[in-house]
Amino acid sequence: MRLPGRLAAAIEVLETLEAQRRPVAQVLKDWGNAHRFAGSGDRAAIGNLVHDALRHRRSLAAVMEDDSPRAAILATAVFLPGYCEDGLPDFEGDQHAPAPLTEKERESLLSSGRETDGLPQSTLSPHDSPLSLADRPPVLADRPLPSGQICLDCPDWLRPSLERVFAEDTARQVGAMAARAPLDLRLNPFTSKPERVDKALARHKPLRDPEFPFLRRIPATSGFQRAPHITSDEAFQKGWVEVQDAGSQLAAELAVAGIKPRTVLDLCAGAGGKSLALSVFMGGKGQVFAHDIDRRRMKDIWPRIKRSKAHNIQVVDPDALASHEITTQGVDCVVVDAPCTGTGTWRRHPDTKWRVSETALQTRMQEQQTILKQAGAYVKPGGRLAYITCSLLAEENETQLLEFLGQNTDFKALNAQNLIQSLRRDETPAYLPSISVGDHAAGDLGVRLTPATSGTDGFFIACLTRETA
Ligand SMILES: C[S@@+](CC[C@H](N)C(=O)[O-])C[C@H]1O[C@@H](n2cnc3c(N)ncnc32)[C@H](O)[C@@H]1O
Repeated sequence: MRLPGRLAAAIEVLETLEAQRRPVAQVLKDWGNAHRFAGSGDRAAIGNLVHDALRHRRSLAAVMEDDSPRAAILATAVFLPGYCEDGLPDFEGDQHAPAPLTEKERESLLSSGRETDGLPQSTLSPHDSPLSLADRPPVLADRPLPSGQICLDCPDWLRPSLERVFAEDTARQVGAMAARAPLDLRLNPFTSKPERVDKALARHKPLRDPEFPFLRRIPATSGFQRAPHITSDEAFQKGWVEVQDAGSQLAAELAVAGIKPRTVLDLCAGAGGKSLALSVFMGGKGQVFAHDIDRRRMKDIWPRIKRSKAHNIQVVDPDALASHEITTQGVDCVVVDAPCTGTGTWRRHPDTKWRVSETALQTRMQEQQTILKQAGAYVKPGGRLAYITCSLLAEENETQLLEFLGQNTDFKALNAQNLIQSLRRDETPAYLPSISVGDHAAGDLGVRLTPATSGTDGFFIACLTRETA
């Protein structure tokens, strides 16, 4: 397919998506099934356009003064790098092209064009890349609206919550949440040596960071570029690497930092991402018990354990938990990777940014409190409760912890700075910020990672200790 055909297809997909409010992956898959002539390169290109349009949906509409899917896709192609590098697309004489550009569209695309407009190419300076691996593609700037307000690429109802956490840094934080994410890999010491894996991955030119020996980062692509299909690589198939965002790796590492637990219950294990990382950060020692309330979500955990040779993980069936000795006798550490709104993963799932509702937030908050209470009961005296979300909202983090701590006075929160220190890096990494949250600040209750400050997905991690009787 040529560029005009790809643009027309992306407009069609975005229209369907916004009419039906379904996950973008499903809509793209349906489009592919209905248009068999489109090759894998075309489908990836259309997917890139649609995902980028969703990432910057608001600011694109503001630039175009038009919030239609067509305006969003045209603006994506013209303003974001790697698409129409030669200026405005030419639809002349192409039967698969969208309708010709109107005068108004042409004007908006030209007057705000990259060369002429003053849309900064990046809202992030190099020193915002503390992971030293972060190399982000330019992001569309958040533009002031006629009202003087900044146009944020997030739903209006979430703006007060984000401002409560980020205050005057909100625009920069939300801007970074609209960038594409890199592909992060975690080396698996149970199956291979780093030198061998690095050789196998060399063609992807992964970045490394001495502070994160297990992390390899393949930089984010831009425009029509495709991210590597890593799951068909030898390194993945042989279990030498797992695909896992650096923030998720760090969350697992912090959950057991400074302790040597013999028994860890991963209460909300899902497909086992944290369980596998916990197993590594525990040096293959002790036992990780992986459980989830939803058996279907655990279906991939068995092949993943097998591939990664993580011999210290046991899967606990949902029905077996209540009578299992780990709950009757307690464990040294319970990890709660709680169900949440996923606001920290908007870079990877930009459609969820526009689908998440206030009702969903309320539901998640109730679930989080229920799970915390359940988890607390399984922690042995002297043991640890690690609470993790991939949400940046105080409602799902500090608020939950404060409520739990208020009702369970035998638990005390570990100071976030001490938690970071217990990673035992030579120096405290500057990229592990603990951000105070205004009226919900309760000391340094947890570590908040964000795309802007740590170059990772957004995560919140807090560790509580249960006092000995
Ligand atoms: C954020 S996801 C877990 C992701 C997983 N830990 C990983 O790293 O890949 C949250 C999980 O919590 C599970 N969950 C929800 N309510 C639960 C409950 N009451 N008890 C245990 N698991 C629960 C969901 O089924 C979901 O799989």
